[in-house]
Amino acid sequence: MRSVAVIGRGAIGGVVIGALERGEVPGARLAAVVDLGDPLEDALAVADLVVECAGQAALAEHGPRVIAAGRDLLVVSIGALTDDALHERLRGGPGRLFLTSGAVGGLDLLRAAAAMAPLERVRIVTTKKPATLGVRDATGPVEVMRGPARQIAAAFPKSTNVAAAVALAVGSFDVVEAVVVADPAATLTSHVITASGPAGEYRFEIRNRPSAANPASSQVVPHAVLATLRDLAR
Ligand SMILES: NC(=O)C1=CN([C@@H]2O[C@H](COP(=O)(O)OP(=O)(O)OC[C@H]3O[C@@H](n4cnc5c(N)ncnc54)[C@H](O)[C@@H]3O)[C@@H](O)[C@H]2O)C=CC1
Ligand SMILES: O=C([O-])CC(=O)C(=O)O
Repeated sequence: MRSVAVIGRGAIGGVVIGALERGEVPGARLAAVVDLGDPLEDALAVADLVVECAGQAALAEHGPRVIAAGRDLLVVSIGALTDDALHERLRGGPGRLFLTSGAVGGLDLLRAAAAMAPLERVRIVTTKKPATLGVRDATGPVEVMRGPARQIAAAFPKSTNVAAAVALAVGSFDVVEAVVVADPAATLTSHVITASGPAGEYRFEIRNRPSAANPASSQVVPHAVLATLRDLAR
């Protein structure tokens, strides 16, 4: 039986916590919850697997101690891994690092295509309601930022972790261009991922319903986390 600690009781963590409490993940039980101001050490004493659902800053704060204590770590705020030094520490063990697919899909195919031969062009265009991106007064779609995935994932820590997830899947932060669009008509959050290289040409269009609790996050994200938890607890 895996003993799970969840960091963050927000839109994502709240759903993960509820499912664990209801026994919806066979082989796993909720051992602890860590939110702002709670000591991580108490959770590390009772959990062997920690799920970060609290944001990039929280991952940087807690992640290294989780791994150093030999606990496994499942990460939602993947954009924090744009910090190479943090990524190295989290990969350094003895705990193991796992990433959620979060709000997007196709990462397995992109990983395979990039393993066959480096992809030549990869782009992710994320479109969200302006308020979730800190944009005011947009009357139509506005391109807020375009740049390397490393830069975009760090600039919008609550909204573009998916750009980092794509970059890690294809094995390069440099080849991935990320574009952020604020659109008042974006009832659904969309992520359009395109890639091409020797393995072929790819286009994934994802249109997610935003979470009511936090419209910056897609509702599906905690369910991606729970899917990985089910695999890890099997
Ligand atoms: N990989 C992906 O596809 C996605 C990743 N995310 C990431 O997940 C994060 C969480 O998303 P939501 O649950 O929607 O946010 P939220 O704002 O609803 O909840 C965050 C929770 O974490 C807690 N928290 C913040 N700092 C903390 C700290 N240092 N220690 C412990 N707890 C702390 C807050 O008090 C709050 O309860 C986002 O900031 C984003 O980085 C979000 C959506 C998709
Ligand atoms: O939930 C989403 O659609 C994407 C998101 O916020 C992120 O990648 O940080």
